[in-house]
Amino acid sequence: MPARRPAGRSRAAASRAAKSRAPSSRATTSRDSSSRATPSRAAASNRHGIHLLRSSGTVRALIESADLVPDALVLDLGAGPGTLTAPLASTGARVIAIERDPAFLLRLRERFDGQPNVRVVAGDLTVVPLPRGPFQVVASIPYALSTTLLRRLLPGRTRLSAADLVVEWGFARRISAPVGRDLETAWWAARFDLRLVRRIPAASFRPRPAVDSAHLRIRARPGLGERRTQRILYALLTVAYRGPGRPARAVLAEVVGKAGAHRIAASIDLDQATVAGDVAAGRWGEVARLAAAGPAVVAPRLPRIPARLLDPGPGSPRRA
Ligand SMILES: C[S@@+](CC[C@H](N)C(=O)[O-])C[C@H]1O[C@@H](n2cnc3c(N)ncnc32)[C@H](O)[C@@H]1O
Repeated sequence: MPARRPAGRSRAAASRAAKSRAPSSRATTSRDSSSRATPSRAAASNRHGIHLLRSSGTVRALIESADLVPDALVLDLGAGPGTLTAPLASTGARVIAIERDPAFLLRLRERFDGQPNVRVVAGDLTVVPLPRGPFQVVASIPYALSTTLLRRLLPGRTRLSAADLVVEWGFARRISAPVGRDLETAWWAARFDLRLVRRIPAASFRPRPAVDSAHLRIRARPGLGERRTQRILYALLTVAYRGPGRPARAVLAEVVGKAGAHRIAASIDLDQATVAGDVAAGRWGEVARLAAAGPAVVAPRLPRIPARLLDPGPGSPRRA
C-alpha cells in the first residue's frame, strides 16, 4: 500500500480547505504514519471541530465486520485522507472513495495513484450517484449527514447489501431500537438489520469530541427486495403507525385478510394481546415476506410506496 505523507503544497491546501469546512464535520484517521495529523493540522482540526480517529483497533474492527470478498464493491463515504480506504483496498475489494474536500481529494489521489482497485470520486455525498449493482459501505460518515445518508442507502430500490458505519452514539441508539419510532425508520429496520455493535469512546478521536460514537452494522434482511413484498410491508407499516394501540393481528387482517392474518400470526407466534406499536420492525418485515410468499389474500389495492422511500434521493443510480 503506498502510504505517502502529503506534500507541503497539499498540506497548505488542506489548511485552506479546513478553514471552509463545516463546523460539524468530523475527519477520522488511524494511527498509521501516512495519516497521522501533523501538529498544525491537528490544531486546525481542533479549531474546526474535526475529530481524527486514532484507534487502529476501530478501523480493524470495521474492516473485519464488513467481511469483504475480493472483488466486492465497497464505498468509503467521506474518505478523508484514506484511513479506511487503504485497509479496504488491501482486502482486494473494489473501493470507491468519495470525498468533496479538495485537499483530501488531492491526498487520496496521491496515495492511491496506480492502485487499480481504488477509484477516488470527487462528489457530494448528498447527491453522488450510487451503484446500480450490489454494494457495501464501510465509512466514518459526517455526523450531520447521518439521516440523509441512511435515506440514500436504505430506500426500496437500493442495492446495498451491508454497511459498517461510524456514527454518533445517540444516533446509533435511536436507529437500532427494535421498534421504529416512525414509519420511515421502521421501513429501514424492517428490511435491514440495524445493529449497534459497540461504543467508540470519544477518547478514540483526536481532538476528543463531546460525544461518543458507535459502530452501526447494517445488513439487508433476505426476501424483502421484491416490489410486491415491499408494497405489503408499506401497507402494514402505514396501518400500524396510524393506529399503534390497535391489536397487531387487526393490522395484519386489514392488509392480508383474516385467514392470512391467522396463518401468519400463528407462524410467527404473534399473540392476541400484542399491539401494533409494540411490534419490532423486523417482525413486520417477516410478516410481509410470509404474506408475499404464501396464499394469504392480500388487499387488492395496496398503497403506493412514496418515492422518498423508494429512491436513493437526488441523482439516479449509475453503474460504478
Ligand atoms: C468523519 S470524516 C471521515 C474521514 C475518513 N473517512 C476517516 O475515517 O479518516 C468525514 C469526511 O466526510 C467528508 N464530507 C463531509 N461532508 C461531505 C459531503 N457532503 N460530501 C462528500 N464528503 C463530505 C469530510 O471532508 C470528511 O473527510
